[in-house]
Formats: sequence, C-alpha cells, structure tokens
Amino acid sequence: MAQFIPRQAFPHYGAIPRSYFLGHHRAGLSKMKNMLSSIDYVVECRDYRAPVTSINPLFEEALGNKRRLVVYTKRDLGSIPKSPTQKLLEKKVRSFDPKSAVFFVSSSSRADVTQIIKHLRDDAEGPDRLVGCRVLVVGMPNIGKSTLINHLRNFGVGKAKALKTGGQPGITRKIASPVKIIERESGSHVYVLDTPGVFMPYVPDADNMLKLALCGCVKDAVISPVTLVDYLLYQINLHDAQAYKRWSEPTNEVMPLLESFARQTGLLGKGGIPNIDSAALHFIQKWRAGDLGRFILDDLDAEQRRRDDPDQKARLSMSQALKVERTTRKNKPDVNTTNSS
Ligand SMILES: Nc1nc2c(ncn2[C@@H]2O[C@H](COP(=O)(O)OP(=O)(O)OP(=O)(O)O)[C@@H](O)[C@H]2O)c(=O)[nH]1
Repeated sequence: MAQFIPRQAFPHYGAIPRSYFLGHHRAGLSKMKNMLSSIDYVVECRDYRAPVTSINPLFEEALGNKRRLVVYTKRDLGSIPKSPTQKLLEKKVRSFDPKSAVFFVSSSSRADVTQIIKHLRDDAEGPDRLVGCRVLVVGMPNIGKSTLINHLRNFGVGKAKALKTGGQPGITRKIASPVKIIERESGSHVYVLDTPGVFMPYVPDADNMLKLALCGCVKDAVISPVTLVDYLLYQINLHDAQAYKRWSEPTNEVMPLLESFARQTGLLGKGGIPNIDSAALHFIQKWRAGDLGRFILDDLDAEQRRRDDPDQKARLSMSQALKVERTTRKNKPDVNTTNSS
C-alpha cells in the first residue's frame, strides 16, 4: 500500500466567518474595565490546545497592569501527563510570558488546581488586605473559567459547585458574585469573580478561527461542522493518522471519513443515508473529549520565530483589530454585535 502523506497546508474552499463578538462580550468587557480598581489580580484563562490562538488581545489592553496569572485550561485534552512532549511544550509556552505566573491545569486535577491556590495564598508581594483579596477570572468563551472557579472553591474551602458550566459558549453572561476560594488566618480571604467569556473583534487568520471553533469558543452553528472536521482531519493527520482507524484508513478526504463514521456509529437519516452534519458534530465532540488524540493545534516553533522577528507581526495590533470591528459593525449593524448567540 502506498505511504500516506498528510496535507501540509489546509486549503480554504470558502469564506469562514472571522468574528463572534457579541453584545454581552462588549458589555462584559466594559464592566470589567470599570471594576478594575477594586480588583487585586486577574487570572487570564487560555486554552491549552490553542495556547497562542486563544490569547485575546482585548484583555492585554483592558486589564493591562494588574497582577496577572495565566492559566492554560484543559491540559488533559492537549498532552499526555508527565510525557517528555508535555514538558517541552509547557516550557515553550511558559517562555512566552516571562513576567506572569503561568499554570497548566486540568480543572479536575487537585494537584494542578492546588498550585494556583498556593500561589494566591503565599504570594508574598501580593495584596494582604483586611477587606480580602479579589481575583477576576477572564478568558475567551467556553474556555473553562466557571469550571476552574468551581474546582478552586472545592479544593480551596471544600465547598460544592457554585457556578453553572456547560459545553457551549455563553453560559456566563454577567459578572458573577464573589466566590470565596481561600480562607486566610489574617481574615484577608481570597474571592474570585467569574466573568462572561469575551471573543475578539476580528480574527485575521482563517486557520485561527477554525482552531477557536474546534476548541468550542464559538457556537457550533457559526461554522459548517463539515469544514471544522476537515480542518480537524488535517490537524489529526499531522499528529497521528491512526487516531481514527476505527472508522477509516488514513485519509485526507473528509466526506468518505464522515460517511464511514456515520454508518458505523448509526448516524443515519431516512433510507439509511448517512447524516453527515450530525456525524461531523459527533466527530468534533470525540476530539473535544480527548478521544482522537491529545495534541495542540498551534505551531509553537512558528510562534517563537514570529516573536523573535519584530518585522513579522502576523497578528493585528489592537487598534487595527478594533478598526476592523468598527467597519464590520458599520456595514452589518446586526451581525456581530447582537445579544443573541
Ligand atoms: N476535559 C476538560 N474539560 C474542561 C476543563 N475545564 C473546563 N472543561 C469543560 O469545558 C466546558 C466549558 O467550561 P465552562 O467552565 O462552562 O467555560 P466558561 O469559560 O465559564 O464559559 P462561558 O460561560 O462561555 O464564559 C465545560 O463542558 C467543562 O466541563 C478541563 O480542564 N478539562
């Protein structure tokens, strides 16, 4: 049999939406800015599977000088625990934020979450005020903020889940009431505040939009699930084309893979015809559950090269991004800034 050669680039067949900046994202961000004076720390959550792409430049600008912890969520979905790959990957990602405390976390891992609690409790330079310490948790939609807070509370003060979580973005729509996660003898307890996930105004690179959609930062209806699986297939093939061997030989063709997957998992419509959209959504869910390999979608070496080369600014600057967003809004007043999701 001929050796399988994966695609080295993803071909874009059609237009892919580049924004998911909703009304409650804008309102949430504005409230966060207004309450910054009463906040001691910001915990910025990013997705472990897209550690570069899930950085939202809006937070850099809005929450600028506050003491910051960067938390990469969903670690369990992006690497094999204690593997050399995990160690190398985390070393590279950590080097991107030399000035911040950086944590890699599977929310259900007591060891991972306890490190954050320990840092907040022991931070010698951090605030230790009688009124208590307030921590704002921010990040893209569906990145795992509420789940992290529930576990911080559970492992920190032994209390049950306080916040609603879910598999689609937009569960949290407003800044929540403070949740106590650490009791300190001094009486300066630590409280965290959940915030609505905020998407960026414009994603310049179509691949990045596909990565964010695969990670679940965008509602599943925004991009065709077949296009998403095609992109996922491209990524899986670069890592391990055996990951879907239950349903198909290694392939670069998305439709035969989805047909075979639909037939073997019983996702059939009238007359036994494979239900391709439903198969695509199920296939994506399998990846999101860690059932199709654990790898990251970003190329960290390319990011390092980009950071080393001051002339090669692949990402839009904040002012450029906001300009594009304003233009988009002017032209299509109700598409990207409505309150619906
Ligand atoms: N496997 C895994 N799943 C996680 C982890 N953290 C969160 N999740 C899942 O990710 C989904 C989103 O989590 P949420 O906590 O609701 O995300 P959020 O950032 O609060 O979402 P918004 O309400 O959109 O702001 C849920 O299905 C969680 O169970 C993690 O560390 N590992």
